[in-house]
Parts: sequence; structure tokens; C-alpha cells
Amino acid sequence: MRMLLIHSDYLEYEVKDKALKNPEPISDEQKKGRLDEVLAVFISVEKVDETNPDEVVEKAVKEIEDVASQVKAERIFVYPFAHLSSELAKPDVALEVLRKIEEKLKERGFEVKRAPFGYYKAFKLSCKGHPLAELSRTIVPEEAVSK
Ligand SMILES: C[C@@H](O)[C@H](N)C(=O)N[C@H]1[C@@H](O)[C@H](n2cnc3c(N)ncnc32)O[C@@H]1CO
Repeated sequence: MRMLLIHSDYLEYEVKDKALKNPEPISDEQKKGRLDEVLAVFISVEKVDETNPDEVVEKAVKEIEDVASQVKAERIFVYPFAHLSSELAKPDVALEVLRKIEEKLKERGFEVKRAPFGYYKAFKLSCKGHPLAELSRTIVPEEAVSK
């Protein structure tokens, strides 16, 4: 998994078109979204993550929580982003991983939004620009490391 974490004044998106044959079903309300004072987390779920999705979810949540506490962000925007890797996981695995990350962050008390999966989306982002405002993380399941 590849993550790009941007501490932002706001992130807003608008769904434009389907990018997959069967994108995640969404309500009209989910076609647009915005959070202010947010840690935006752009995530590419990778093929290697398919060997142990649950472990990757746990590691990703820990990394996100760690950065959020450093930048004092209480809101997280989980944003599916297929452009951080050339070895993408299958959509059904990727969506499940992203849903679980969203769920676990909510359990830990964050206000969380997740941008819809499987769409082309317009988005606006205002990066805060401080030294920890732009970070990236790479996460792999343990067995993938030991191979
Ligand atoms: C396109 C661009 O504007 C938009 N931002 C986009 O990336 N859309 C992606 C993700 O929402 C999702 N998607 C599919 N596979 C994956 C994956 N392995 N990891 C994350 N997302 C995925 O499916 C879309 C097409 O790849």
C-alpha cells in the first residue's frame, strides 16, 4: 500500500464519471464531499496487500493515527487514489481495505469521510505547507517482506 498524507485547510471532491465498470454504489449526498482542517490520505492499495489485507489495514491505521497526532488533526479524509502505484490490487480487495480503514479510524474517535471508490473525481485541496504537511508511507504485509 502507498499512502500520501496531506495536512490540509480543506479537501473537497465532486464525482464526475465512472472509472470502473462497477463502481461503489453511492447516494446523491455522496457525489460531493468536503472536510475542513483535515488530514487527507490518498491511498493506492497494492497487489502485495492481497496476501494479508487485515494486517495492512492495521498498519495503515497505525501510521495514519501517528501522523494525525503529530499534526493534531482530528478529521481524516480517506481518498482512493489509483496513481501512487503501478501494481494495484483488484478493486474488490482495495475497496474492502479502504472501508476497513475508514471503520477503524472512526472507532478510534476520528471524524472520517471516505471519497467514493471507482469514479473520476474533481477535487480541491489546500495544503497547509508546514514541515509535516506532506508525508508518504509505504506499507507491506510481513510475509511479503520476508520473501
Ligand atoms: C481516477 C482518479 O480520478 C481517481 N482519483 C481514482 O484513483 N479512481 C480509482 C479509485 O477510486 C478506484 N481504485 C481502483 N483500484 C484501486 C486501488 N487498488 N487502490 C485505490 N483505488 C482504486 O477505482 C478508480 C479507477 O482506478
